[in-house]
Amino acid sequence: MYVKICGLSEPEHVAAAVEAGADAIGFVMTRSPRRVTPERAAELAALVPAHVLTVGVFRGEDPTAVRAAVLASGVRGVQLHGRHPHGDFTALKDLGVRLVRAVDAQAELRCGAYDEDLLIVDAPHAGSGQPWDWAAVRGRPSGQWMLAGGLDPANVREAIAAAGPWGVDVSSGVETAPGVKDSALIRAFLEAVRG
Ligand SMILES: O=C(O)c1ccccc1NCC(=O)[C@H](O)[C@H](O)COP(=O)(O)O
Repeated sequence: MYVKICGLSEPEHVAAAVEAGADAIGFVMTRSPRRVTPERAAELAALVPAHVLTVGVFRGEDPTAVRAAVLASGVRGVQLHGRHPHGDFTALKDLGVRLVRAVDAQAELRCGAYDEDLLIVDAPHAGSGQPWDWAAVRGRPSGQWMLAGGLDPANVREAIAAAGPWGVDVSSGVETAPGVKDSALIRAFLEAVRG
C-alpha cells in the first residue's frame, strides 16, 4: 500500500514521515493553512532521500506558475488538485516530474486519462479532514490511485477495506490543528496501514 503524507512544513515531520516509511511527501504551495513557499519546500525536499517522492501540491494555478514553483523547489512530483484541464498536465509533461491528478469522486476516475502518473480520489473539500463515503468509489477508479479525505490512524484500515485503493493520502488526520503536524500521529498512520 502506497502512502503519501501531505502538507508538511517542518523538518522534524519530514524526518518522521521518511523514517516511518512514507512513499511520498506533499508540500502545499497553494492557498491553505499548510502553505509553504517554494523556497521552504526546497529546504524540506533536500532532507528527503531519493526513494521518497516529493510532491508540490497546487490548485487553480496556471502551468506557468506551477512550473516556476517546481523549478524553485526541486520537487519531483506535481499534484494538480481539482478540475484542472487536460492541457495543464500536457503543459507540464516536459518537466519530467511525476504528475498527480487529485479529484473528487464525481470526476473521471481512470488514472492516465489526463496523462497523469498517479490519481488521488479525495473528498469534495481538499484538506478538510472530513470523512466521506469511501465505499461509493469501490471498483470505479482504475490504475494507481490513492484514497484521500478524512483518513486518520483509527479509520484508515476501514477505509482501505471499503474502497480498495492502491494507496492512501493523509493530511488533517496526522495533525493536532490545521497545519500542525504531529510526528506520533504520522508514525501511527503508517503503522495502521502497514502494521
Ligand atoms: O491540504 C490542503 O490544505 C490543500 C489545500 C488545497 C489543495 C489541496 C490540499 N491538500 C491536498 C491533499 O493531498 C490532502 O492530503 C487531501 O486533500 C486529504 O486531506 P485530509 O482530508 O485533510 O486528509
